Amino acid sequence: MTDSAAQARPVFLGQNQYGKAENRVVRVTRDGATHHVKDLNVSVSLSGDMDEVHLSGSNANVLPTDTTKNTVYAFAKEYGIDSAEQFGVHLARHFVTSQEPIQKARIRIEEYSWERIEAAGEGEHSFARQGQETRLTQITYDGSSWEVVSGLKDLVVMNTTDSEFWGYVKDKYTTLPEAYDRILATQVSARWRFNWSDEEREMPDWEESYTQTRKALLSAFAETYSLSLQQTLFQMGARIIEQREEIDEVRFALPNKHHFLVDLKPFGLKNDNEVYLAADRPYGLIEGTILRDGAEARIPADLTNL
Ligand SMILES: O=c1[nH]c(=O)c2[nH]c(=O)[nH]c2[nH]1
Repeated sequence: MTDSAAQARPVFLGQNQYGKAENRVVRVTRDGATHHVKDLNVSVSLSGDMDEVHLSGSNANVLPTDTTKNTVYAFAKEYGIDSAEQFGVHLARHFVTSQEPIQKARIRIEEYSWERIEAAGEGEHSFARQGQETRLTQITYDGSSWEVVSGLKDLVVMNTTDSEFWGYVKDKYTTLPEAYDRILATQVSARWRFNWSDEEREMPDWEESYTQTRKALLSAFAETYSLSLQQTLFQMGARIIEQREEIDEVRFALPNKHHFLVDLKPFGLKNDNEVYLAADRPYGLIEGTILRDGAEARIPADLTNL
């Protein structure tokens, strides 16, 4: 189709972005016989002056997605990977400052952790992949300001007591018995937004921040005597906001992993809060944002969009 024919159409190009998704990079740092491992899944998404590639097919402004992939691996060598956040900042800065048409970069990173295997007689180079839990970060840079949202997903936690649920609304469809001592279990998905947005300000210590934020979230989960998962959610977020000055906003999606007491009476047995059926679905889904006073809510309500 010719240019003039294309322009005659009542059609406009809306938001667009492009890049290479899910670049799996494992960086080994060799400190003598002791090795360190960073295992990341890096997704690059760039946007800017990209009308022509869509409208006329001119690739003059297009840095190939293949190049963005290569940059991830080259940077892993050149800069190393101190933290997922630091690595994402390097990448985002590079794409926006080195290519005129690129005005915005969004780098999403998942990080998988490896635990050192302490085996006698071996060098410090053996690792076991840790659980299901995944660390996350998203770095966005538009040439002047930064937004860093980090978090985790698939962190499964359980309290076997100190949880109740009663006093709720009852209508003609309500059958749920009130619970005065129940299991509370969830698979935590959390995102927290840093207030670091200006290159002039000192960056947080990303690794320390992650370790302490995760610890705050877990200790609040364990220490809250819970009257609902909603109350626990708020306590977990409040603990982070109170303890971590670098964080202004926390968003949680907490599936309530129901554990139902099994009726053992048919077998002549008393179930004294000991035997449960761990239900898979459906599950309650409790979601919420906790903010520092005066902070703006910017993490999307639906965490699958982040
Ligand atoms: O902690 C809970 N919050 C709810 O809103 C709810 N609803 C429900 O059936 N069980 C629970 N548990």
